[in-house]
Amino acid sequence: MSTPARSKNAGPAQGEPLGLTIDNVRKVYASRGRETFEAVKGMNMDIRPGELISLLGPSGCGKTTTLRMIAGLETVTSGDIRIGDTRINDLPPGKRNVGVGFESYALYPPLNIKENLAYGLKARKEPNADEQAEAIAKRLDMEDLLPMRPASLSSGQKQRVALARALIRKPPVLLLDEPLGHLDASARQRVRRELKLLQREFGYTTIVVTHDQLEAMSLSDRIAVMNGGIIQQFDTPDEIFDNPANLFVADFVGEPSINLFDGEAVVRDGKVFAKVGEGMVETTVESATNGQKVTVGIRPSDCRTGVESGLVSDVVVFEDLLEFGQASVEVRGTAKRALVQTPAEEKYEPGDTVVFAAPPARVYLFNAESGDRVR
Ligand SMILES: Nc1ncnc2c1ncn2[C@@H]1O[C@H](COP(=O)(O)OP(=O)(O)OP(=O)(O)O)[C@@H](O)[C@H]1O
Repeated sequence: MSTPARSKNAGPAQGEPLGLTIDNVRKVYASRGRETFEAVKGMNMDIRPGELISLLGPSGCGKTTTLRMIAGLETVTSGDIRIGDTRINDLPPGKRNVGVGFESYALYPPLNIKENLAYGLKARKEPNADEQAEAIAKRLDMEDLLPMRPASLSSGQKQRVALARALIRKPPVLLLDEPLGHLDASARQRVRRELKLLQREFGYTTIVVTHDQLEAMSLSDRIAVMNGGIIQQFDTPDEIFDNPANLFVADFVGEPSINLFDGEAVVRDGKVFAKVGEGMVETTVESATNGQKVTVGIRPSDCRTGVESGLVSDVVVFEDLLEFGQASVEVRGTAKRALVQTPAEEKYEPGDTVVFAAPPARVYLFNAESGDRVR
């Protein structure tokens, strides 16, 4: 793979980006020799050189544990982690060629931020260390922090410094744990864009841990959605959203959340319909059997009103959001509320009846017991 063009100010890269392979990796935490908790349960990932991937999942799903194992801050119970062709399981953190942007990573208190940023470069006798520190600070919108001492920084500022410090070292593999978590909304967007640009320019292979799906969607080439120590799906953002592997992924990704109903597959004339309450919607599913119990998923943004047949519902609340409307409805024959996004020109009152469906390819069926997608 070719390396993207580098900016003049940033200096030469320390090394070419390398791929990262995680092969059947497990992490069992133990205390006094007794196994206490299996945080990562047989994880596999093949990350290409220069790729940016996110580990996305709810609190406790094993994201940070995975990152810490790659960084060498946590032992690997079994399985292999390789950077390029080198197995790194037993290498000390400093020998792994991995850059970490953990916020808690110590800065040198007596040095100001500019000196902190330039320190590692100077130690490696890189030319223009100060200029590089200034350039990266400018890119991350933090030039005002350069003369400050670490002790006087807020948590959001510390986070930016940690990110700058990780980026300036140009490691072949870069690990970032919630890199934008403490930033306010507007700084978050700016730094996010800049992070993506810098990552593209330098071509670092990058793993970002986040529980923020928008961050994962906007930054990543691929996302690993995790739950309970297991990767549920490892795919491009579009595929994760459009083609969820299971109920967990469908429910975790998407804002507002997907509508989920208990339903039944109805096979008629070779077509599969989803029966929900009093209504039915067509699907493109092929493998369901007639009468099969399923969970039916329809995203609010996929709902189409003004259809002849579909799910029959009564409006409870209607919000006019200018560019579109959002009706909270009770679907007849179910005990469930659903959210239906409607065209801007349609207005509803509580008590109005709405019949809605979705394009057949956007009606998802999941096995009612396992949650696996029925395709
Ligand atoms: N040292 C430890 N000993 C025992 N269990 C641990 C230890 N560290 C983490 N765990 C447990 O392992 C699981 C995964 O933790 P981890 O920090 O990797 O999750 P996470 O997905 O990063 O969550 P968060 O977003 O809250 O940081 C959690 O249930 C946690 O309680």
